[in-house]
Amino acid sequence: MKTEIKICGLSNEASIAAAAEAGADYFGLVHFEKSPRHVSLERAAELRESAPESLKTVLLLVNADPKLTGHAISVVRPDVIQFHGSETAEWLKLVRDQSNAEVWKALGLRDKATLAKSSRFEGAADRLLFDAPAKALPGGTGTSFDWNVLDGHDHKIPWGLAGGLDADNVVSAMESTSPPLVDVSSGVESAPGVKDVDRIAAFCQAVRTYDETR
Ligand SMILES: O=C(O)c1ccccc1NCC(=O)[C@H](O)[C@H](O)COP(=O)(O)O
Repeated sequence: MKTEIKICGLSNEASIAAAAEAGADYFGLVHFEKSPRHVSLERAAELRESAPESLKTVLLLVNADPKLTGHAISVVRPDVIQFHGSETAEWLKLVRDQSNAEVWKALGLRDKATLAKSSRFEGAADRLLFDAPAKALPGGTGTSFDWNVLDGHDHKIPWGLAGGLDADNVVSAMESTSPPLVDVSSGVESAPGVKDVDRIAAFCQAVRTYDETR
């Protein structure tokens, strides 16, 4: 069984090449000025162009207005647009109906009640990304949530697991939650916003090695 891998918050060609080399499936470009991983739309378009076909591009936006969202999609032409703020299901549906990109929605998971409410995104999001609740930033915080919240949940929407993952804990996370996709940012960095190619390789290796045992 193959678990998909997304490496998020890449901002240069070397880390994109490292993610591809390590066998990741997706890479994330964060367009959110408060983030240490922020890239302009023009730079995001360049990075997308530099990526090999094996690696799909995910563009992250946080509560972007309709004008910026449309502009971002037309400049970057991502395979996936990931909304990481308090965007509504209605807004996601509109974007999904009007673009060729997949639409993903990140949700900070505090408890089972938050998880139950995620059903409102059925028909609006192609994937839910369960992450730690927002802190100073809405994502990329390097913190995990209580994976037990996902126990017994009947996932109606394809999903992924994010939040504080790294090469050392990703196998426990997979044993505990069996996610179809794992997402990492801080856990493959040497400092906020600085990706480390060896950590990217170690993370992907841990996932792929575990996949082979199943
Ligand atoms: O990465 C950021 O700086 C960021 C900023 C604002 C919104 C979302 C952001 N990242 C989104 C991601 O998909 C991260 O990979 C995810 O939150 C997990 O991050 P981490 O806990 O650091 O692995």
